[in-house]
Amino acid sequence: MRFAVTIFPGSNCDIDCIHAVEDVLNASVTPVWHQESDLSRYDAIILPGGFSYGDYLRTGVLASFSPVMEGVKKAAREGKLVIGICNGFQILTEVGLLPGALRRNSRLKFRCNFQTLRVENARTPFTCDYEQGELISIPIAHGEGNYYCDDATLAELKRNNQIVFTYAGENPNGSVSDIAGIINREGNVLGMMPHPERAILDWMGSKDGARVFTSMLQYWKENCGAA
Ligand SMILES: NC(=O)CC[C@H](N)C(=O)O
Repeated sequence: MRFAVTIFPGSNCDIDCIHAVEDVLNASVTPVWHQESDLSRYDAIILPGGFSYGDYLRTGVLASFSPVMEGVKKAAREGKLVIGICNGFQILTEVGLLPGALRRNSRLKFRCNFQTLRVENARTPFTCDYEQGELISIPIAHGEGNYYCDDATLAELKRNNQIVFTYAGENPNGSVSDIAGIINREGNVLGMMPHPERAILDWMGSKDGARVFTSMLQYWKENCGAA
């Protein structure tokens, strides 16, 4: 399985994501600069966290016009796995691959701490290695993680089981319905504010994020490819 990790000016979690793929999966992973647009060689695309373009104008909005996003949209249309983590999630909402938007945290503070999440849907390519309803510990690090969508969109997300992770206990940012991560209707594009790549080894304080990556490999082996 071949992974790509996109890099925008201001990305800062790209190396961590590359390590996660290498250390957890021992799979092939290639950093892809945002000016490239051909992602046809890859089976899965990771949009990492950070501050693309310094979060200028609105977080994720300038990155949404980068050439690489044409490749990301094509990959998504073809059913390939696409995951946006934190700033990656913000970019995916800006290009319309995921509904809703990420707003400033309700208390207008950058939050950086471990957070307990509930796995609301363990039947996705990104969560099939978790138990339904499992509580996991994964860090957050954002100033704009306050997920918002209108009532009709929220009803649709609920109806189609598109809410994948919620904050259990404290809601750190004011997200509607405690949403921490959602998937698209087709089930191949995930956005999540918490950072699974920061919770893959014991010394990090939790290994609960590793199964986002093992889920992707497991799904791909069962549905798409051989090795
Ligand atoms: N870690 C990140 O990706 C930060 C995301 C974003 N720029 C924010 O602060 O909201």
